[in-house]
Amino acid sequence: MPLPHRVKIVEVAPRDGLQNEKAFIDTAIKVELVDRLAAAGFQNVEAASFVSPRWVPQMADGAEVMARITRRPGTLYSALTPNLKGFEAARAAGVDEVVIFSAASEAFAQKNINCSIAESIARFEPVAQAAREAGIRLRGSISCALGCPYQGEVPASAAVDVARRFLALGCDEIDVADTIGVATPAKVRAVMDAVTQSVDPARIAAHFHDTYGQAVANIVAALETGITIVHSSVAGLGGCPYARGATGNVATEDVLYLLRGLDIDTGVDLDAVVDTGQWISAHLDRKSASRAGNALAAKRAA
Ligand SMILES: CC(C)(COP(=O)([O-])OP(=O)([O-])OC[C@H]1O[C@@H](n2cnc3c(N)ncnc32)[C@H](O)[C@@H]1OP(=O)([O-])[O-])[C@@H](O)C(=O)NCCC(=O)NCCSC(=O)C[C@@](C)(O)CC(=O)[O-]
Repeated sequence: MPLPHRVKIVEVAPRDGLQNEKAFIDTAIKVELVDRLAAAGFQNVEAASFVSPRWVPQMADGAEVMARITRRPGTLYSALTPNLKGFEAARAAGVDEVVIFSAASEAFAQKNINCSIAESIARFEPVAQAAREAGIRLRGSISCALGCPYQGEVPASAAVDVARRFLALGCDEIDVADTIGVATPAKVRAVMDAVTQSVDPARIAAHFHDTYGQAVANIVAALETGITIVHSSVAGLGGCPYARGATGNVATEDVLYLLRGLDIDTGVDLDAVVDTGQWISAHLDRKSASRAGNALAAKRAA
């Protein structure tokens, strides 16, 4: 399939990027991160999580983050909601899109959300209904769709099965996630081809981590199967607390540099993202994991 002319990037750093940080990050920094990313032109920013604070303490201030950000018209602010309690909190906070999340691997579902895949779907039914009634967009995320830290290989049919269940729940968008960043382009093609037999590719997002340095190649493979939504995290921040050995999401700067080279429009200002990547990395006292971000910042400094 020819490459698309336009791709939507969902910037996930404020949620997926920060959730695994050990030291609690000031709410003011989270707010500034969301605001800088929205100002850079992202249509969709994953801003918070309304999960159990005992499970993911870093995300405990989601309501405050949502209350303090400056809403940019045209930006959709999303948050994770594992159950009705999370949904009610997200709705009260004014979230535009709620994200339910399960897995293509039973072992990972147990570790991440403390239930089986089937139980998770049953738990999401009232969330989906409440979202529909409230007119809030619904997204479903399938972890370990391309490999699992506990189970190893995951058959494409497992991702297809969860994607169909999410579609039946009324999800507007469905993320196919390489939670631990183990996939290579052949696996991406196989899984995306299988999932898009059942779900319109326009509703599928590629959510890739970069543990093995394959994420940029995997994104090209996904785009070649008709996918036009890509998730990424500024400075490559991220990692899942329940995915041993997983590094961050693919860096947004690397994705923007790739797409610019392919003449694919995103509507996002790469320079502003490079600045944000350098700013948040300095705040976290580490070097950015984005090779394009570091190269562009160094070039500018020279
Ligand atoms: C699903 C549960 C809640 C089950 O956790 P549980 O312990 O089985 O649930 P529970 O219903 O027995 O509740 C336990 C306690 O949590 C509270 N609680 C319950 N729900 C909420 C809520 N929404 N907000 C606030 N508090 C909540 C509840 O009130 C209770 O408090 P207590 O009475 O003991 O004081 C838990 O396992 C959980 O929160 N898991 C979230 C884990 C998580 O956030 N993981 C990272 C995000 S997923 C990810 O990163 C992957 C993704 C999406 O990026 C894609 C990819 O790359 O794979």
